[in-house]
Amino acid sequence: MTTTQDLAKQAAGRAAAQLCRDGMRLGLGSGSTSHAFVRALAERVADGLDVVGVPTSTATRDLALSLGIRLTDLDTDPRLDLAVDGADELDPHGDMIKGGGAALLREKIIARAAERTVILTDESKLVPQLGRFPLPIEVLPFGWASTTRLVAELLRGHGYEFPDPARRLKDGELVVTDSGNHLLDIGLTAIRDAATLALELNQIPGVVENGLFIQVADAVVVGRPDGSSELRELHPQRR
Ligand SMILES: O=C(CO)[C@H](O)[C@H](O)COP(=O)(O)O
Repeated sequence: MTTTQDLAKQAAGRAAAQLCRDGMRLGLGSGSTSHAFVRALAERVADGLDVVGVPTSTATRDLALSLGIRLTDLDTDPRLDLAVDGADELDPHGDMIKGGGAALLREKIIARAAERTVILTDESKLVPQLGRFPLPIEVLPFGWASTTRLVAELLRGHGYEFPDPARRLKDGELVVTDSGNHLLDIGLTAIRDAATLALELNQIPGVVENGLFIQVADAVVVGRPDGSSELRELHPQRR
């Protein structure tokens, strides 16, 4: 069954596909909203649009290939023109929590490789303050329990209270990311000074990357169930 949220995601995906131009090297995000974009992009490719994509996950790679979108990688094309991705939460500055789909590491690398990053969302993910969505933190399997202890120590030192962090499971199985790592999901309720927290988390040995995306988005497309969408520009002086 198609929900109103699905319709909003499709509207955002269609709007983002209209931002793509011939010759562009594109970052292709992960998750259902990004996949709505990939499907809309594939329709434009079928109509003759000439682009090449770098996928942020094996799931996106498989989808793009199945729809006839040409792919490359960052070793061949280290600079991208446009990255399009989704988010789990977006605050009024465009800062985000990402990683609900376990692809945050490649998503951050690809967003940073892109001249412009456009984030697709529906109204339900726009929040006044980040933190209700549990913050994903990608950790190396080696020493994960010790890394987790250090993460918990850092967060408690900042005054956060939360249950002991556990690694993400799906269908009872430990989730392993495309880069072979594990994920912690930590519900912090309301994150204060997300920029500092993002930097400090990445100082912990064993933390590969965290799901706080600070000043990564250049623009946001908000899709609506009626099929309309709005493009909002952010951080015009950022780069
Ligand atoms: O960060 C992500 C994957 O790591 C996704 O962008 C995020 O989880 C949103 O997913 P969806 O579009 O399915 O709601």
